[in-house]
Amino acid sequence: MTEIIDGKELAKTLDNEMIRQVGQLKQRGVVPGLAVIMVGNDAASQIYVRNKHRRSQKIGIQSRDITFPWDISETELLAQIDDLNHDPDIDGILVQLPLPKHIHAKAVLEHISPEKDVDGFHPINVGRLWNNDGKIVPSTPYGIMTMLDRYHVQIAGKNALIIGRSTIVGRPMAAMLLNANATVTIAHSQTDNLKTLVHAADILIVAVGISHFIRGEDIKPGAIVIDVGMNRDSNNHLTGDVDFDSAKTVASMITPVPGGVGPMTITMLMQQTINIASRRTK
Ligand SMILES: Nc1nc(=O)c2c([nH]1)NC[C@@H]1CN(c3ccc(C(=O)N[C@@H](CCC(=O)O)C(=O)O)cc3)C=[N+]21
Repeated sequence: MTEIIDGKELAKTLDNEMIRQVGQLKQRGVVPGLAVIMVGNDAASQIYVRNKHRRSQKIGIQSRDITFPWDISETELLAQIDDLNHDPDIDGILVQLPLPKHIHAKAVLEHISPEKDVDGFHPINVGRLWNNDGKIVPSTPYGIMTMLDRYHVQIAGKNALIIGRSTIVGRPMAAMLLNANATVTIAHSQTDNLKTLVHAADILIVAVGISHFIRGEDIKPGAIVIDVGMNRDSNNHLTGDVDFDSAKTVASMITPVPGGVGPMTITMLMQQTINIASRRTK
């Protein structure tokens, strides 16, 4: 029997754990604060910002959404980040990606204080993660690790294949699985013999952004399949990178889209905001 890894349900369970954690912080006079900066109006980012705001309210995190027009200058954006870096009420700062072309995303992300970099994209946090000393880590792969943990998936010694090498998902995912003692392979658009690699994978993470890129016949029987895809079909429905219906008959565990990785990304963002707040000294 294939088990569906229900990210939405797990997110609810973790919400209740976080509500308790926030309650304890409040007794110390600490309210976790999350600032989300959005430039322009990317449709996917808008959904994400709205979902984040709702989840923050549910959990008791103070969330501050800051929206700028797409033609804001880089200097102004950096000045806003400076303010938030020094704001004692703000624990986590997140700048929604993508940013407009005239703004250097790298400069912006490196301007966020590494201690408040709740996305874990700052080079200091990237380096810590690869040293197996992660303090703040990217939420999407962290959410995947949490799903694997809560569903009691054995990682040590397993062949883990990640398809996709982005800084947001593929690379940090590789670091986390390596830290958990998997044998890790990262495949990408230039990979030869992808089919052979996919067939050998005990844990398969698909983050390519191509609808139904992986099908049931590609997968090793009994594999654990994690779908990071968020594609829109012609009816504007969300579809994954994995053909769920065919993969479900071959995998031992699989995540759906929607309701899998997405809700867990927001959960881990909230959890990390709480973790940073709990390190406040006063
Ligand atoms: N700095 C930065 N960090 C990010 O983590 C980041 C970003 N920028 N820019 C935009 C993308 C997108 N993203 C989503 C995460 C969760 C859902 C989510 O909750 N999805 C639900 C519901 C979606 C729906 O129904 O439309 C699901 O998959 O079930 C959506 C989108 C984070 N991103």
